[in-house]
Amino acid sequence: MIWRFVHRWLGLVAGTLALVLGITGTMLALDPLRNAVQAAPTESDLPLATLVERIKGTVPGAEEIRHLPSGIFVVYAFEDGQAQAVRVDPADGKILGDYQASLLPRWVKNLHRTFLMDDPGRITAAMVALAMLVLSVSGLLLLLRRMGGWRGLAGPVRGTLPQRLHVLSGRVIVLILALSSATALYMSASTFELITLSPDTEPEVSSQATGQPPLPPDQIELLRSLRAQDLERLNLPTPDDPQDTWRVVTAQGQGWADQYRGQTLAWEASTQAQRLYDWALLLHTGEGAWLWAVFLCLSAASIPLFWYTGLLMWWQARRSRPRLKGNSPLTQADSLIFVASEGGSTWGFAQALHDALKAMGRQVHTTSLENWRVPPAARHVYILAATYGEGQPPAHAQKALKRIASQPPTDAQVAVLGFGDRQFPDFCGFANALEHSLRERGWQPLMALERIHQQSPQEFARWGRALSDVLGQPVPLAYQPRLPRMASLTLLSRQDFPGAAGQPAVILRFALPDQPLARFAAGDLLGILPPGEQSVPRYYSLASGKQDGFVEICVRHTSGGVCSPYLHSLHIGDTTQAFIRPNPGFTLTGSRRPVVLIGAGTGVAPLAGFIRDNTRHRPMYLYYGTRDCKRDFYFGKELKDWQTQGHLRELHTTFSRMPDGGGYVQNAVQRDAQQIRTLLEKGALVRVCGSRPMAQAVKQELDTILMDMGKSLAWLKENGRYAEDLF
Ligand SMILES: Cc1cc2nc3c(=O)[nH]c(=O)nc-3n(C[C@H](O)[C@H](O)[C@H](O)COP(=O)(O)O)c2cc1C
Repeated sequence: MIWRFVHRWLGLVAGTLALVLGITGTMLALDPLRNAVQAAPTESDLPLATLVERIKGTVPGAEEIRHLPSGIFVVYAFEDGQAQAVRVDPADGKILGDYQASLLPRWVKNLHRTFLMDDPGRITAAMVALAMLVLSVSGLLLLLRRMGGWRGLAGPVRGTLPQRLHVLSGRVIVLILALSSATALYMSASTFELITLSPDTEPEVSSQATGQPPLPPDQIELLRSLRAQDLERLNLPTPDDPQDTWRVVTAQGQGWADQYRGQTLAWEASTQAQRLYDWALLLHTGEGAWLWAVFLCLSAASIPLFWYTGLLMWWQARRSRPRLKGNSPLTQADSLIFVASEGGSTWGFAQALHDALKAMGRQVHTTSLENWRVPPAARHVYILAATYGEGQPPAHAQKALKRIASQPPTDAQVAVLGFGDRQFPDFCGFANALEHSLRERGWQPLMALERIHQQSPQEFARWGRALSDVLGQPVPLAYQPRLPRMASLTLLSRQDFPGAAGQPAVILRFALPDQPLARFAAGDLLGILPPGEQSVPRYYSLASGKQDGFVEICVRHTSGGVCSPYLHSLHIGDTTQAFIRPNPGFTLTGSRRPVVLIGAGTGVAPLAGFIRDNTRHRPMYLYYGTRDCKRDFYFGKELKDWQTQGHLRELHTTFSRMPDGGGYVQNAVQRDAQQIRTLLEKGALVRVCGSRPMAQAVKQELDTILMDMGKSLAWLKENGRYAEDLF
């Protein structure tokens, strides 16, 4: 909880300044890449004396030689009253060209280091680096909680687009950002002299004139003993100052030598602090390690993305957290609602329940689950709990189970309502754990545990009806999902199917609307608002992606339903209100792995969409069960065409109501166990779409196949290779 608070507020406050560091850091990280291209190779055992000899030959006025971390040798000279800096080739001392420290204007570096404000700016930059370090550490802790520990860290990321972007880039980059911030802090500490890098005083040394001319470099002991490769900086003695000395700086230390007698006058080894500084500089700038500079560049460039997606996440969570009206004090309430939510959507359901119970005359207190306490006045307790990671609670409710365990049961009756997603191996795992723990401790159930899939308003309404029965009074639940912006879709064409059991179906193709419609792919959901029911959308799996240029769904007529009869009544040219709801758990990644698609009835729609979009001819195998090939073989003609075009490698159909039709789709899976096993061994992905009973039977068959391989369906899910979309 505390980490979430710190991460959120620090991100919001320090984020804007971090943005400046991120953008300038991205630009600065390009320098090491340019330098790496310019560096000429150095022989590994070239004596420093030889290098100096070569350089003196080509740059007679040389005063200082610098060996940059990138490998470039730069010679600073003063010739004809003009200071110059040139790059030289260590192989022969030849001048390669003028040296320019950076192509960027100097103010970019100053902006990065000081926000263009000297010391106050330097202090601000150091504070922002500290904030970034805390943000990285808190981000990592939140990530670990969210993904269910280190093991889950590499797992598939789900959630809204900003959440996925934030988490995906976060898990790659958080360590680099932490390192960049820590190294920046170390360098700032040395700038403010909180760390002493080397002794303040230099040794009192001077050359002793012998009456002879100065010795050539190859007679200077220090230059002979050092390798050019280890050089950081060399100052040559000034010709008109007989007391001046040679001065050499390397990573190991610095030394002074007499220009007339050649002997070493003093040697000071580098301090530990200096060596650490050198490392910090390398890790922070990437100078001398171009591959690292690439990572630095990418991680700095990701800061604006973090900032923006973090801001969106904060805004979304804020918007979805209701402002509860008339929250009774805890001790006076007869009904308590406890909420465990990460993304905020569960709060919307809690608000609906809160309002309904209030309308029924109850005294209601609604709060977060970590505040669990049930005073004696409470008669009914409701826990609305979402699940994250591998069946884990949302971050703020980590200690809820412990807290619940610490209080003995009262006379209150408790109902647990789980919120989750069936795509995850542990569907509503946290709600299950809560239910189990409460019952074990002797809390009385108000009603059995219910689990809501993908925030379904319909399932919530069903739970509300069950609650009405238990309370003996209608519970006026008015849940209003926050609906995205609607687009008006015009029907282009329809393909009607009579259906096998008096249940006709239709494939509806709509034109892409003029208003912007969110990006979508086959497998995402189209939310439709039937007229007269403006708050509860119905969702249909999309059989097309945006690139197809139309929006296509397959709808079976449900008698007594609201939305499907409405959709069936549409004529060409009619319009309907709709929006896209991403279904990230049911996408296909862009790899070349084979794909086994298994579907029945109208569940074939998203699978047909995957096949339609398979222009790269990835091996796809479809197992498709319907009842009658003449009455409900949806996409039948298209599937055959796609097979001819190479989009679909194999089509296996079963028609359950036809003699010799092959039974159900699971029978086809069973018959083809050998082939499916081979595909799974090759890393195949599996996507299943259709009814729950069908999926159950298919899963049994898949589990048997996987068991022969020493694996399980849970293993396939954990590896992101199995996903289902069921209704
Ligand atoms: C990263 C992530 C992990 C999730 N893990 C699970 C899980 O293990 N089991 C499950 O049933 N649902 C899981 N879900 C689905 C959420 O529990 C579900 O969307 C819930 O309605 C979110 O409620 P909230 O917005 O109040 O946090 C996960 C969702 C995300 C984004």
